Amino acid sequence: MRISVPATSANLGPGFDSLGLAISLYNQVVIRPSKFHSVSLRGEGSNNPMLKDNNMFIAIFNDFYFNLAKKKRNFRFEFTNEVPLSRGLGSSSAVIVSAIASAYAIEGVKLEKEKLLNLALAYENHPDNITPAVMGGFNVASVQDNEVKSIRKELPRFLKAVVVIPNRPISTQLARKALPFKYSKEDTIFNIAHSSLLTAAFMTENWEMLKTASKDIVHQKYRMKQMPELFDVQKTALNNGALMSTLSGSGSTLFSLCYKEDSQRIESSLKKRFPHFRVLTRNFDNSGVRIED
Ligand SMILES: Nc1ncnc2c1ncn2[C@@H]1O[C@H](COP(=O)(O)OP(=O)(O)OP(=O)(O)O)[C@@H](O)[C@H]1O
Ligand SMILES: N[C@@H](CCO)C(=O)O
Repeated sequence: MRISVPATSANLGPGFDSLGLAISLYNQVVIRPSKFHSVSLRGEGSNNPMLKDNNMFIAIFNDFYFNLAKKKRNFRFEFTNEVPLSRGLGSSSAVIVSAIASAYAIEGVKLEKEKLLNLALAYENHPDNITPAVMGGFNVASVQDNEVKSIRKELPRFLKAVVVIPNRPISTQLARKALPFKYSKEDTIFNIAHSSLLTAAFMTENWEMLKTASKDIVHQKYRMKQMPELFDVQKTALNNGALMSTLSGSGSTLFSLCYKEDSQRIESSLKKRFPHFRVLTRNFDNSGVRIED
């Protein structure tokens, strides 16, 4: 059985803890029943011994598998990871979503995507990464009574994601602590207005509106101060034709959305100016988590 989950970019500027989209960069795991427990790792995280010995995926998978099957069983897990760890591209959501989906799939128990989302919420209490990881596309999400309420929109092929992945991580936990404890009425109104406009722009495919609508004053500046080059990355992407450029999740990746015909220019100007950072251009993913026999 093969399970794949896309990377995600959350917040999208003003939509803190609510907006997110899926990018065609995948973590994949192949699972087979086996006489002994074993793990192989390729790609992102493969040089991190912690991921072999104390893997969040395996802990979550085992809990769900035991609850469903009422017995323990050994498996071989083959991970091929494209989602970089702690770079704001939803690596933890990818792990949570794929571990839960895998346990159900291997035990042959049907799991609706809505239920998967609510189960994942117990591990990540904001829905902006887990929702696109499960559903694909652009998603608006909020949580009520421990349930995710979300609306999704597919993203067209003529749009591309250009991501700049710094050589240093930012942990989500610490990046959340960097935020102010309280916000003024003016700042709150600014973000609500921009988040609403951004959502409307995605829903009505008004791509030209994204540049104005993606402005945020509640979280990016506080977090980007930890890696000041990110302000320059954002400016470079916007000056070269990006429709929007925002801190991806809690960072450190900077996400830009652009027309396909502008993506090459944006990518090469970013690569030239930031040779020590990784720059990738990808399509958007409209499928979310996928399970194949
Ligand atoms: N492929 C993986 N296998 C096992 N554990 C992983 C894997 N990828 C990430 N993790 C776990 O998730 C942690 C990273 O979570 P964190 O929320 O800090 O970053 P992120 O999810 O990449 O960023 P963001 O939520 O801002 O998009 C890692 O320290 C590790 O514990
Ligand atoms: N909305 C979350 C995304 C990171 O997981 C944050 O910005 O902290």
